Amino acid sequence: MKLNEVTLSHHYADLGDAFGTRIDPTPFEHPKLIHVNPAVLELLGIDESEADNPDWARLGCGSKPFKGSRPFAMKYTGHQFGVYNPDLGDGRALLLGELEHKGKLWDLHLKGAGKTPYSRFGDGRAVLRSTIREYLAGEALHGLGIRATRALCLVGSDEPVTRERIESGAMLIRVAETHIRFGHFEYLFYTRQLEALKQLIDFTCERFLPEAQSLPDNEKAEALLRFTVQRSADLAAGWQAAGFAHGVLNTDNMSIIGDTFDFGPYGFLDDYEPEFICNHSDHTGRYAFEQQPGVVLWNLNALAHAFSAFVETDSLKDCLEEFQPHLVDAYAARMRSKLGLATEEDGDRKLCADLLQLLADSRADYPLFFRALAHYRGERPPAALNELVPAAQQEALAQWLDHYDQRLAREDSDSSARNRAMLRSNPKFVLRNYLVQKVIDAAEGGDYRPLQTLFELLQTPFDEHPEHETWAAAPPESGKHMPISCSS
Ligand SMILES: Nc1ncnc2c1ncn2[C@@H]1O[C@H](COP(=O)(O)OP(=O)(O)OP(=O)(O)O)[C@@H](O)[C@H]1O
Repeated sequence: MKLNEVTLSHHYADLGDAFGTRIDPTPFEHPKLIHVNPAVLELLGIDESEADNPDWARLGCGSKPFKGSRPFAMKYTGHQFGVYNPDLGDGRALLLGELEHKGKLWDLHLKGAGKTPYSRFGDGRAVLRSTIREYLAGEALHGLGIRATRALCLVGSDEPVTRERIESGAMLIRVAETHIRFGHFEYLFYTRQLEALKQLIDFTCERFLPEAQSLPDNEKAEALLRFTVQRSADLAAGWQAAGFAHGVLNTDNMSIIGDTFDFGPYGFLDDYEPEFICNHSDHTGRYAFEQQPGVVLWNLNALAHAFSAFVETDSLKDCLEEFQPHLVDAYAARMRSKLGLATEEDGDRKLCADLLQLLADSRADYPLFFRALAHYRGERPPAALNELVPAAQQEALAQWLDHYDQRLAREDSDSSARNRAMLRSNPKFVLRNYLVQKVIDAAEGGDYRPLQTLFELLQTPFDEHPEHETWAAAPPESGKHMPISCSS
């Protein structure tokens, strides 16, 4: 389809006034198109040639509406750092509408679009730094096979926006199968709008769980909770295997369909440091890397509480109890792929845990270690792996490799097939924070070439791209595990 044929529908906004507020964006006076995502164009069925259409600058900052556009600020609440906040909602973003392609609806959501009734003291804006972070993170996770919202286009401006310093305003159009968060259900539950809560459960089931449509209300709500528990467990497993720390796992940042949602002060692990806290405002480490699965379960408990309007406590508990086994299986499957194990044995979990302990003790670089392991062919000494751990840990590494070799000997596949498979599970290119910062620094100076390069590498992070070796390197000591500011 051509860009001028894109027509939006409004299934969510049509739910009614209980769900948000109709409001137009506040456009930039001088928008500057920075990027259009060809992969998302394809996802939406928009012709690839439309990437060069100059209209994106105005569409991406709200000054030109899409056909049929009827922007809507969604109302939700949520638990932030464990405390219920009743005053949330789209404070700087608007649901423009839904676009249908191949029978699927995609939400287009304009982030940074100006004030709404839910802005509280905020200015309704986003900055170039934070939009680049969000733009790249969606691609990075998608490239690793982890569910995530993505972005269609990125538009900058000369509008000054005050954060810890004066920065420039930017907007992106976020694309997702839905923007419904745990917090949407919490809002309707805590304000006792139970008819609307039922309506939202129906709406979500109709889109994502059609097989539950004919069930009675209580069973439908239970089916939806079970679906979200499983999707969230898969998501947490994906993060832990990939070494991704979200940073702000509040319930308003949890998607009902298990997408990674709202990229703020996230970080991918450099050295394997399970206690890594990427968000420098997270003083207690509530959202530290190793806490994530537990926090996701905490958030699911908060969601289940909202569902208690319709579902008996015992059934809620049954749903929640599915989280852990699902997480453990999904994580084990991902780690077996990283280790090149096509078959499953009882000792695999210990083999993996022993390796992670070794990596934690040696503070080895997580992505580089696994990428080097994907090239390992039983060498002694294991020169490439030894380079990644301090001398004091090399004996322990050799012992672990002996166990690993014994385990691999019981696999059917030959070593080159295994190496090839492992190279598809252990990325060479990872969205490390020092790389994102390099891209942001260049973009703030008007140079978007590094953004384009990193964007392309993240589309195919398992390929070698020998001409881009520097983008695969570990950070300098000063760039390791950069704490990221929450202000965005
Ligand atoms: N600059 C701002 N102006 C107005 N509201 C804001 C601003 N920044 C954040 N908010 C609102 O504060 C709440 C929490 O912010 P948070 O950073 O989690 O979300 P966000 O990044 O703005 O949006 P989203 O969750 O849609 O990605 C949300 O309700 C958000 O809309």
